[in-house]
Amino acid sequence: MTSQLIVMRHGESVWTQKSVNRFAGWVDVPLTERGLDQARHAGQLLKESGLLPDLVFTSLLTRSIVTANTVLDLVDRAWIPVERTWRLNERHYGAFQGQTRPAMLERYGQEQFNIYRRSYDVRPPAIETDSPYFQGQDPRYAPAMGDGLDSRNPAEIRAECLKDLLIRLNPFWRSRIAPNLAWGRTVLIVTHGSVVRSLIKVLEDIDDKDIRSINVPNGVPMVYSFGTDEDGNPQVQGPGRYLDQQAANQGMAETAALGR
Ligand SMILES: O=C(O)[C@@H](CO)OP(=O)(O)O
Repeated sequence: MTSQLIVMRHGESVWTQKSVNRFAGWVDVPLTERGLDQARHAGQLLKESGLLPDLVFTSLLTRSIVTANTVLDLVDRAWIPVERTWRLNERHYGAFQGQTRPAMLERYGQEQFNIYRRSYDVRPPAIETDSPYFQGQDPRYAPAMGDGLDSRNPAEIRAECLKDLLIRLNPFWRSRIAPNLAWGRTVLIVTHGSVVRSLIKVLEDIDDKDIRSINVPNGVPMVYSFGTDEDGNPQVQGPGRYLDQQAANQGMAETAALGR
């Protein structure tokens, strides 16, 4: 059985644009017009490649949901089953949420700033629970919305490193995403930069140090092909490939440049 996994980061958000340059994390900021264009371009790329998703996964954040809807409209697949989960949310950026990157760069210096931004296992400082950017009272993280996959409570998370993200993503991958790949489905995941980095790390076996240099472009689909092993588990077949390498290169450079 073979299957395809299409992974992409949402289009540019109002906080990722260079003129604003704020850390977003779990703050629910909308797309820019350019971000919507990137989503339409992504849909066009899927159409041209004949890659038609059978189901879609998004985070609980509007920028991922609107990007996914825009892509699916372009391929006439607004009807496919959708599952949204906090486990595909951006990494929780702790006290950095709502702060500008230049201000944090100035406060911590380039080396420590890079560690907070791209290391595997160093968390940014925790957000205060009285911050307007803390999600504790947000209904999307209420107990009734829980998935029962483990005892993690998303309303209580106050900062995450990439390692934390991988730990919270893993049960969802195993129970919801991997079975669909094993059944030969074309799976679309529309998510965030750190989640795409986590998936790249695992699927391409990148070590903890090398993952620091990987940036993810806004709105460019990347495709992984899967087969199955003798137990029927999905087995990735080589590295991911961006459907528009030129746009990916430009987007990766833009993302890296936000932190200098
Ligand atoms: O703000 C964020 O949540 C992320 C991604 O947009 O930022 P960075 O690229 O600095 O990790």
